[in-house]
Amino acid sequence: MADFYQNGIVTTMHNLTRRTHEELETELIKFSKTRPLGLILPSLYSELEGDALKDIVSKLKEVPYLNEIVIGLDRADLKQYKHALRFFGDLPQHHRILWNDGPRLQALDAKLQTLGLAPKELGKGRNVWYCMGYILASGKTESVALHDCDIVTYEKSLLARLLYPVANPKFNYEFSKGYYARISNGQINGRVSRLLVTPLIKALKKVVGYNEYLDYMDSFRYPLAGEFSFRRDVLNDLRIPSDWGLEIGVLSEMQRNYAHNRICQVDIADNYDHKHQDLSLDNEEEGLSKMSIDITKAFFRKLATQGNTFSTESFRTLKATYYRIALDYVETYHNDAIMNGLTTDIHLEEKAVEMFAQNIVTAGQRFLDNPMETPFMPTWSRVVSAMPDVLEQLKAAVEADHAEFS
Ligand SMILES: O=C(O)[C@H](O)COP(=O)(O)O
Repeated sequence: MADFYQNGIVTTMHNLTRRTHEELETELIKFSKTRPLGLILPSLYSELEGDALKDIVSKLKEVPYLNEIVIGLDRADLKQYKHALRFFGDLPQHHRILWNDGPRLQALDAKLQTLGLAPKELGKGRNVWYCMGYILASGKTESVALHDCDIVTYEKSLLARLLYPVANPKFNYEFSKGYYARISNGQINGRVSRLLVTPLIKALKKVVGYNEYLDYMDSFRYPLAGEFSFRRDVLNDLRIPSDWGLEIGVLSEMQRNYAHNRICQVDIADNYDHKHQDLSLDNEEEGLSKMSIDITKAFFRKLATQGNTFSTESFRTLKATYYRIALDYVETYHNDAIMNGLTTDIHLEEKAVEMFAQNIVTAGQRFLDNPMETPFMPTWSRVVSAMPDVLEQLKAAVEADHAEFS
């Protein structure tokens, strides 16, 4: 039986009674009359070729409460975009695909570039940013969920639970973050979340001292979950990074823009599995190694905006503090795994911790070398102020692609 402990300064919505999906769905249908509901799917074309997204789409077909589904499609040529139109074509809900590499959206991106407002890096962050713009442009939904397209344990209840806190008109939450355990093949996964993010937050708390932001970040049970939901107005003022700091950046922005009682986290699944990336022990520019550097830099940037100063020495202290805490977690997770009939590979986990420790110093050095470097994409309100009809142009481009090729 799950516990009902409130572990932090944001509300935690547990799964205490295992309500059936049908019960939740009945309520969501009712809520959607007052707050129309939407879903963003940031996708790579290659994900259309795997089994996970096929399964997700087949389950989405049966969801009766969604007003709109917005698919951001990356790395697709014309033939692949046409295939995507067929692939998502059976969805009964109103849906649109943002063909990010198509000439129309590329032309809009070029215009934004001349104003210095286009995202600089390709990737999920940029894809999500354009989808968020489209949600604002279409105006069809009031509350929106976003989840990854590589989930291999997808259930309709994941979406229902993810949306519920921002869908129920009696609740005042602006933002809800999903959490779950990640287990597959008898192993506990979630390597960066467990072995970098949580111990890094604890280490920063020791090195930096009391800090409300760190307390807030420490409240999240799965800070790197790519699953969250929000009210539409949140999207106007979200300043998010385009690199792997996206999830941390979204949480940081929510703390900056809203009171804690407008933010919650929700248990969305008993178990979650997805496509795993390489640890990439020998290459800092790839896999979980790059992810860990981007995430660590996101913390440093945020703390610097709160008046904290860093030096080579403070990064070394942080590395040592982190390393000790993270090694304790390796043992903690191992014992938790054993009691649950699972395993963790202690050797691999310690290698990951060694790499993350080194990457804390690397991230720190990069931050000191280039403190003004910012992967942030502008807020949509800023873009609208610079180009007042940008949302109309975005919507028109997507509609024109749809009309021409479907
Ligand atoms: O959430 C995480 O920690 C990273 O995305 C890595 O996840 P994985 O260990 O489940 O691949």
